[in-house]
Amino acid sequence: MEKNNAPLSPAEAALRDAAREYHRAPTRGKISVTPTKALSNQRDLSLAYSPGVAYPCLDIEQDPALAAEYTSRGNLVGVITNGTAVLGLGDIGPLAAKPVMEGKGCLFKKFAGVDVFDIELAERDPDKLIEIIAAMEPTLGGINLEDIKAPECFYIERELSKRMNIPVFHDDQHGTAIISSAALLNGLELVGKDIGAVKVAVSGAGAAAIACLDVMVGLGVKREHVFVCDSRGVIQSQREDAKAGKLDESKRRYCQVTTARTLADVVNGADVFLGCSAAGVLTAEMVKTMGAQPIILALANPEPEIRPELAKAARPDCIIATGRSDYPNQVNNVLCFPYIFRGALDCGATKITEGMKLACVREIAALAKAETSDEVAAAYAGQELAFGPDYLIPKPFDARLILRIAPAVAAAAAADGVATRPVEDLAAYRQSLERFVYQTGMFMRPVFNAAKAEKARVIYAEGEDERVLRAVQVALDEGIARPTLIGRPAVLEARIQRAGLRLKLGSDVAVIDPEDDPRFRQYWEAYHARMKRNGVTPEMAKSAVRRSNTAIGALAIELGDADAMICGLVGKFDRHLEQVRDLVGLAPGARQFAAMNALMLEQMTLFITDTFVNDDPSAEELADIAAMAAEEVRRFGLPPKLAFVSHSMFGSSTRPSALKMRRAHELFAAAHPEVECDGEMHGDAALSESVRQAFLPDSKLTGAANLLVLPTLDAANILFNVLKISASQGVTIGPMLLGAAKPVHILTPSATVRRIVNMTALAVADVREARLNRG
Ligand SMILES: NC(=O)C1=CN([C@@H]2O[C@H](COP(=O)(O)OP(=O)(O)OC[C@H]3O[C@@H](n4cnc5c(N)ncnc54)[C@H](OP(=O)(O)O)[C@@H]3O)[C@@H](O)[C@H]2O)C=CC1
Ligand SMILES: CC(=O)C(=O)O
Ligand SMILES: [Mg+2]
Repeated sequence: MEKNNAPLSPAEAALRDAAREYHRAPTRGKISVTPTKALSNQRDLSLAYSPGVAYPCLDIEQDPALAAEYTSRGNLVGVITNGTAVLGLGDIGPLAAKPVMEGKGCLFKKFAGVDVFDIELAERDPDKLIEIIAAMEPTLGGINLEDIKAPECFYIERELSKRMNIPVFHDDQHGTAIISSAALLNGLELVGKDIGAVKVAVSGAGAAAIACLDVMVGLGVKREHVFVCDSRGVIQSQREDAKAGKLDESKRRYCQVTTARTLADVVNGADVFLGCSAAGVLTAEMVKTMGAQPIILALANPEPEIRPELAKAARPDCIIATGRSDYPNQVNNVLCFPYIFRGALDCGATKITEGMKLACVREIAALAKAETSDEVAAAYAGQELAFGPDYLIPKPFDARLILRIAPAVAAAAAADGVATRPVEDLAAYRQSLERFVYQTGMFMRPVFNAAKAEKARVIYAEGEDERVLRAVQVALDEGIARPTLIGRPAVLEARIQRAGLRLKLGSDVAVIDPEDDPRFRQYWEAYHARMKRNGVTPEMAKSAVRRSNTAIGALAIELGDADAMICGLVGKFDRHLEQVRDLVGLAPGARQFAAMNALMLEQMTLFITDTFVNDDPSAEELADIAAMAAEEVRRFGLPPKLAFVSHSMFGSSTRPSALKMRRAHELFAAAHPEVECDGEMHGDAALSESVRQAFLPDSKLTGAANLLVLPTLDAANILFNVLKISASQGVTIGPMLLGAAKPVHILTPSATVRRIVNMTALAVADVREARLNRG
């Protein structure tokens, strides 16, 4: 970082250029304000503004609590700074601080759905700042103070907390304290040291450092074991400012009677280093003098007090955390502030209490010890993410942070008596938070519920794939399946351990070893019995079973060793389909296989068929595929609404594909009069009732279709992939294989852990449905 025009390395120069471009284009800055209500006609105008707006105004005048109902205040946080301690850049002023504050706004929104006004104030006088901020109470549901320097920040926060009836939180103090305390607790657990016995050397005595120390002392660190340096050296009783009584109260709390004068003096023999000060102040030489297995929290941003590679070179036994995302153990207050505010806003908290902060520390520390979630594994692919020296605290993209922290905060707020709208049902609240993380969460719930009730046996052809192992761990934890892995036991064991998972081969999951399994003879004989009229000899059967895990999985289902299969993570879809066609076959009454994918878009959920199997199905085949697809849509608790889409709009074209889609619709509608459907129609008419009604006011289809039947595989597959990419926030499920005699889903090599989990649940829900249908 070249605040003072020091030369940059090529990598730093590239980062600088990329950062400038990121902030400049395609839109200037990082955040904008978007209306949440339609404003497209005169009536909307009269509701949004005068005269309609007067009614909620008068209601709020009568009952101020209604502001949370009628305005966005209850979800709006002010990120407020005067720019006096911006990151480690120092006093760069409020205008230069704006990119940081916009950045905080993005994180609030992205991680917890909290809206932010970033407010940069050109005011240094603490009392005036308090007046200005306090006057903003009608606007805001919470105050996140940011990058205001010590010691003024302590006074400002204290006074605002007293005066205001909304949560006030100084992120640099308490956010940092919460996360670094969680890291400290976990680090001490790893090195087996007693918190009451450790010596802590500290660089920095500002907002972050003092708040960290206060929490750490609350957790058991002995104040007499803490030695703090500020820019003038060790804070000790013989210093001029100490003798003259000029130390701020925050520093006075950590003033020591000691002969130590420099950071090097206090680091000597220390078990813990806490840095919230400036770049590079901790040297390798100092680190060498630390106690055994030292814990180094070098948190200055953007450049830590020491880089991890230097610290590790000096002391290979050290555990180090920094504020940087390009090293393990990133201590960044983003792990906390979005979620503490989410919980506080949702219960109408009037304060952030010590209990709420400690709840965060506990949840963050515990989360690092739970095994990694699918999103985290995906977001940090290739990194070792099992609790240990390089994984002391959760990753910022851990979707479980919100699910754990916000409810814990809401519960603590209620316990501390500051929740004006206490959360009655924490489990339901936790579930509702899933909307911020798993867009599939709500949508998949009926499927998961069915799967939990059935808990059928699912066999995974690519058992050795780490994504499968992670998905199986989730399936076990969620209680949605009894898994069987096809894979070599030694490889499975090694990968389970590497991924830090808890599942046990034998007791939790069954295993079929493709190289050496007592059932081999039974399996190849079954293969031969099934295929002997297709020119397959016993030798060919043996080699086919050896070569294909999908064949083994299909035979396991056939022989009653499993109820459903997930395959397709490696190799071509068609190769897997061939095995399924030969060995599992079609369901009674089904005339072909087909595939369907689902997309959860911001505004709607769409199912699309046939995305993978039939090139150019006939009208009769399409009607059958549509029927199978509609049945599968019901599995999600949704009434299917079908549109047979085309380039033609209700007869506007007489080309063969238009006639085919029209006929497919007629056949389907005749066979399934109870289902809402129509066609052939344009894609926009499928999704918009008004577009459709302009052509056909009495269409049987109402609202937006949720199942689009496309004329060809090309059309379906292209539409699906284009939508998938253009809707960057979208989540996809599938491909769902339709028409198989037993629940089998052939995924694709790009499948994520989450998708495997979802498809497992769907396969088990299919097993349940088939069993219930059999009576
Ligand atoms: N990783 C994370 O999540 C977070 C990291 N931080 C980082 O912590 C640092 C401090 O932030 P904050 O507390 O808000 O800022 P403050 O301005 O409140 O405090 C800075 C402190 O650092 C001290 N200091 C400055 N230079 C040195 C030096 N060379 N040696 C020892 N002490 C020094 C100052 O001393 P004096 O009192 O004498 O002026 C002061 O006590 C920043 O780099 C910031 O980026 C902050 C919040 C979160
Ligand atoms: C992360 C943060 O808030 C800081 O470095 O100031
Ligand atoms: Mg900050």
